Amino acid sequence: MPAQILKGKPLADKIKEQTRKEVEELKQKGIEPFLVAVQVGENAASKFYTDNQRKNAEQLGIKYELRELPAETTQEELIKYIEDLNNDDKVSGIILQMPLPPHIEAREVQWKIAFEKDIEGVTPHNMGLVSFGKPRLAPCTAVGAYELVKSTGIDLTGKEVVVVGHSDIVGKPAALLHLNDLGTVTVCHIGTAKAGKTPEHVARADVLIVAVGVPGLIKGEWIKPGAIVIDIGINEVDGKIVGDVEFDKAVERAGIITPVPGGAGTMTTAILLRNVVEAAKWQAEKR
Ligand SMILES: Nc1nc2c(c(=O)[nH]1)N[C@@H](CN(C=O)c1ccc(C(=O)N[C@@H](CCC(=O)O)C(=O)O)cc1)CN2
Repeated sequence: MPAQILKGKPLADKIKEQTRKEVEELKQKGIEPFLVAVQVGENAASKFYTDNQRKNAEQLGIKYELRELPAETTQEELIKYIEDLNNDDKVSGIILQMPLPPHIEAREVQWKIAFEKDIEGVTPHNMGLVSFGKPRLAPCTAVGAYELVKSTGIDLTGKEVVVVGHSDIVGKPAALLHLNDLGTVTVCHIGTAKAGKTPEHVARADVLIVAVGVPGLIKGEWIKPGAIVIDIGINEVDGKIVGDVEFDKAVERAGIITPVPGGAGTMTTAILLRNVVEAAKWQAEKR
């Protein structure tokens, strides 16, 4: 029997509605959540994301500004810009859009974001909270994938969770979030692929999360019958958006599978905006 298709929109809509209510409550207390996105130079994928941020923030009553800096901005100038945003009490959340121009070391700048305003969860403090099982502002796409898995009702205790991809912003935090729920977590990466072992790990997965950015990397026949498959890949092939999982074959084996587009990616902005509210609350606690 073909898999159940798990779309992201219903859960994302629920999160946005809850966030909209929380924004109203904060405003009644005199707190206005305010998101600032910082873009250095131009990038099409990033523009698509910031357009979505603006549209959704406006719908939820969150103040939004996109600050566009020239591609020639130096690392020192960008750090100063971030520090000014850290010191601006009106700003609740900061997102530094990727990619940055090659002369800027992303981590050097991201780590300067005040952790209470770090709505992407990219600072050591927030990543540390994820690893201690106390996430507060955690990476959006990883949280989106985790919450989609949880929405299926699965008890992760002892389940084989296989994460393919070990990026700081998706693979690693996704692995930690599932580990916190007592999943037995395996992370596959380039070393696993070089050893030719990705298929055997994937074949064990009760829950498979894929975030690599290689179209059709995960073959349908590798998937364990009945598995939950969360595909985070967004790739353009011949003008079509496809994921990292060979969907047509995977859908015949999986129990539940997210589509691309319309699956896990749909959760990212919802979680980002929920994080803006959480950030505003965190700062209010400290005043
Ligand atoms: N600091 C960051 N910069 C950028 C990121 C990021 O996550 N953090 N993402 C990329 C581009 N990208 C993923 O690689 C991305 C592009 C667009 C969206 C987005 O708008 N998602 C929508 C849903 C879209 C859909 O229908 O599937 C949403 O969440 O509502 C997310 C991620 C660029 N730079």
